[in-house]
Amino acid sequence: MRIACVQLNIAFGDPKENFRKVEEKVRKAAMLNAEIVVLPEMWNTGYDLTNLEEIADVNGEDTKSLLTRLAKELHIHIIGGSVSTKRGNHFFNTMYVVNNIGEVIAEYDKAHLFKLMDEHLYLEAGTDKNIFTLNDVDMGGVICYDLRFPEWFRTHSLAGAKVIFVPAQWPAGRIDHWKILLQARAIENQCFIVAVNRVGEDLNNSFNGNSMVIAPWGEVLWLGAEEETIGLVEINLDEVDEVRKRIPVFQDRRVDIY
Ligand SMILES: NC(=O)CCC(=O)C(=O)O
Repeated sequence: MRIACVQLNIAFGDPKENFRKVEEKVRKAAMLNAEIVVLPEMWNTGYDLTNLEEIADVNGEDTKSLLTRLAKELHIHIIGGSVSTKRGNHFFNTMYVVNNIGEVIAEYDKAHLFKLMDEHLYLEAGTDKNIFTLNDVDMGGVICYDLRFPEWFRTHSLAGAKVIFVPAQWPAGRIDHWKILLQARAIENQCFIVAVNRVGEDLNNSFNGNSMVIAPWGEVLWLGAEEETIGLVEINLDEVDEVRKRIPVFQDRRVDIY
């Protein structure tokens, strides 16, 4: 399975420019023969949270319209990172997953809001997990700060996810945490982790990429540089079953004591 990770800069509070750029990058990923393309977190607006009333995507309509059009035309699955959305009077940090015939097959609101970036002041947290199927493989998707919650990843691997996607806007100052936690989540859940971070700066943070694709045994298959790039990585899903047979962590869990 060939996966393209789109590590990009995001124009602060400028959905029009970000929509233009995402279309350009998804087209490039399709030209590389990717089967799945993955975008970063909050790519439509960045963390321009004080202006969400004006710029958040109402019911995700603009995002869904762009992603379904591209997925269908280019015959590519899209893990739509996440975008700021407005539903009723509330705002969310929402991931859409669109399959290669242009159907929206999953919609997920970030479950853990990150206080250091003021999310709790503006956004509502989601409550449901995010499991979907692409090419007959069960997969999961969480968002950025969700990475610090191993129980949330376990919930997804127990629900069958063999690949877990992690779009992010993870600042440079804590990039060591990002890399170590991603590797740990892959090893402990014996699954692939595909994590796409942004680059560039906003008013409060600078972001240095380091997007990663990690195999179930913990090998780093791809580490993104610190500038805009598209990483194309081929993963072999048989490795999940092989690793789970070699060290049967899922059979050895002591659910009787925890
Ligand atoms: N956008 C985020 O959720 C950032 C999470 C983060 O930086 C962290 O250290 O955790």
